[in-house]
Amino acid sequence: MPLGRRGGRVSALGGEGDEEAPRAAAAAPRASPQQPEAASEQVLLRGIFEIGRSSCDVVLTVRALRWRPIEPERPTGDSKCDLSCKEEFLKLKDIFSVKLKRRTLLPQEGNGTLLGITLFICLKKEQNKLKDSTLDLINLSEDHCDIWYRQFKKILAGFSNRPKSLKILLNPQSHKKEATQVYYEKVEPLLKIAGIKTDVTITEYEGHALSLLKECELQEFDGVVCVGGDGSASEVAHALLLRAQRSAGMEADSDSILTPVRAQVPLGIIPAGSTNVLAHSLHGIAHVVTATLHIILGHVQPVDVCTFSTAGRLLRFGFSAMFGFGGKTLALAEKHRWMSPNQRRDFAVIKALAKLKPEDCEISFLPLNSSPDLQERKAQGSPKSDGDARWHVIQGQFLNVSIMAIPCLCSVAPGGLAPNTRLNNGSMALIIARNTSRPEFIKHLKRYASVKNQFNFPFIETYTVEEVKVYPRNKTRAHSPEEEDQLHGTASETSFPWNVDGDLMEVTSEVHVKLHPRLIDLYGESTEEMNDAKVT
Ligand SMILES: Nc1ncnc2c1ncn2[C@@H]1O[C@H](COP(=O)(O)OP(=O)(O)OP(=O)(O)O)[C@@H](O)[C@H]1O
Repeated sequence: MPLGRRGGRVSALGGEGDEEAPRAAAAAPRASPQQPEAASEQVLLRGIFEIGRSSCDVVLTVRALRWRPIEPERPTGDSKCDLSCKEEFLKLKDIFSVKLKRRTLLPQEGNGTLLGITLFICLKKEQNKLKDSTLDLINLSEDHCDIWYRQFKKILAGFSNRPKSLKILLNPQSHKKEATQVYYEKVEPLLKIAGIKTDVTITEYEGHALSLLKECELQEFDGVVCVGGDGSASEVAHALLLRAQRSAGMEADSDSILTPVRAQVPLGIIPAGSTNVLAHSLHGIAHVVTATLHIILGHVQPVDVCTFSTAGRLLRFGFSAMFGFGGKTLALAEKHRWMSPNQRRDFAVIKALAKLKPEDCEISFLPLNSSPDLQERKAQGSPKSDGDARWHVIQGQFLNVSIMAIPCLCSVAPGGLAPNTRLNNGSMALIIARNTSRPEFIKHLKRYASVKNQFNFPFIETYTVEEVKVYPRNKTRAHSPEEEDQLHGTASETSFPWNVDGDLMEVTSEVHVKLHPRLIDLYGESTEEMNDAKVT
C-alpha cells in the first residue's frame, strides 16, 4: 500500500508540525550508526515484515514507520530497481490503534495462529476528508511481533492529548432522525478500535443535554461529543461553558459572566443535523468519519465564542447569530417542524422573503482594535458615538444583521456566511443588509453560493468587530395579526426572533453580543493547517 514515499513526493499522510513519538518510546534501543535514517531520526526497532506481499526491511523511528522492499542485488545504476525499491513511510501520529493479527476460523476458537500486526491508521484524502485504514505487518514469529506490538502500544500510550473516555450526547431527532444509526454504525466502531470508553445518553427533549451537563461527573471524561445538528452542538457548547462558569463561582446574571472562564473539556461535533454549519466550519467538511478521527487523534483547536446578553443578564453562549430575515426564517421553520427538514427550510425562506420587511434598529459596535487615531475621528463627530468614543453607532431600517465568530460554512455558502472571519482570530464579522428591494436582497442571498464578491452590493456593510449591541427601536412592531400569529403565537409582548447557531432565541429588548477569544476547545484541526499541508 503506497502510503508515502521519501524524497520528492509529499506523503499522502503528510502534514505540518510533526510530533515526535512520546518519551516512553524514546527509551527503546538505539539505532545502529550505519542506518541512513539514524542520521536524522532516532531508530527504535528494525526488522523484516511482509507488507503488501513484499518482504520489507522495516524501520521504526521516533517519528515514523519506514519500509523498503528487499530486492535481490542488481547491477549499480539499474533505474528499475531504484523506482520499485523506494522507501515508503507512515507517520506515527497517524496511527490510532494496534492489534495482533491472528487467523481464527471460528470466533470461539480464541487465539488463532499469529499472522503479524495490524496498524489502524488515518489517511488524509481530498477536501480535508480523513479516512480510516489498516496496514498489515506480516511476520509469523510470536517473539518478533510481541516486541513490535509492545513498542507500538508504548508509542500510542504516550499520545497524552488523545481522549480515553468520552461523554456522548446523541439527539435522535436531528435531521431525518439518523443520528443514532450514524453513531452506532460509523462512530462507535472506530472509538472501540481506538480503545476509547464511552458513556452514551440519547437526549429525550430540548434542553436535556443542558440539564444533564449541569449534574454529570465531568471529571470522569476527557471530552464531550455531540452527535446531532447545530442546535444540539450549540446547546452542548453553551452547557459546557455555563458549567465552567458555575464551577468558577460565577452566576449567569452577574457582570462577571461577561468575562467568562474557558470550558473545562473539549467538545467534539459529529455532524448528523440538517445544516451542520459548526462541523463544516471546524473541519472544512461535514463528514462523520473525519470528525470522529479528529476526536480519536486528539486534535483540538481553541475556538472563539460569543456571549449573548440582555440588560447584563446572560442569555446564552454561541458562535453565530442572525437577526431580521435570518431570525424570522428560523421562527417560521420551527413552527413547521412536522415538515421534512428541507421542506420546512425552503418553505420558511420563501415565506420570509414574501413578507420581507426591515427592522428599525440602532446598532452600535466596537470595531476590532479601535485605534486612538480612530477614537479621535469619532470624537470629532463622525459617525455618532454612544458615549464611549470607540463605539460606532448606526441607525436605520435593516433587512438582516449577521454577527459571526466563525466562518459558518454550509452547503449553500461553501465559502462561508462570514468568509473573512476565522475560528479563532479574536474577532467577529458584522454583516448588515440595509433595506432594499426584494429582488436585490435575493441577489445578495444567491451570491453566497459563489466564492467571491458576496458583499459587493451598495446596501451591504461589513465590519470586523469585538462587540455589538442591537436595539430594536420599534418595540410595538406594526406587523399584521397573521404575521404575529405565525412568528410568536399569541404572545402579549412583542419579541424578536434571533437565530443563534440554528436555535431560536426570542428576546424582547436589546441584545449585547461580545466576543471571547478561544473560550472553548473543539476537536478538529484548523482548516488553514489542513490546506497548507495540501499546498505543501
Ligand atoms: N429527543 C429530542 N426531542 C426533541 N428535540 C430534541 C431532542 N433532543 C434534542 N433536541 C433538540 O432539538 C434541537 C434541534 O436539533 P439539531 O440541531 O440536532 O437538529 P437539526 O435542527 O435537524 O439540525 P441543524 O441545527 O443542523 O439544522 C436542539 O435544539 C436540541 O436541543
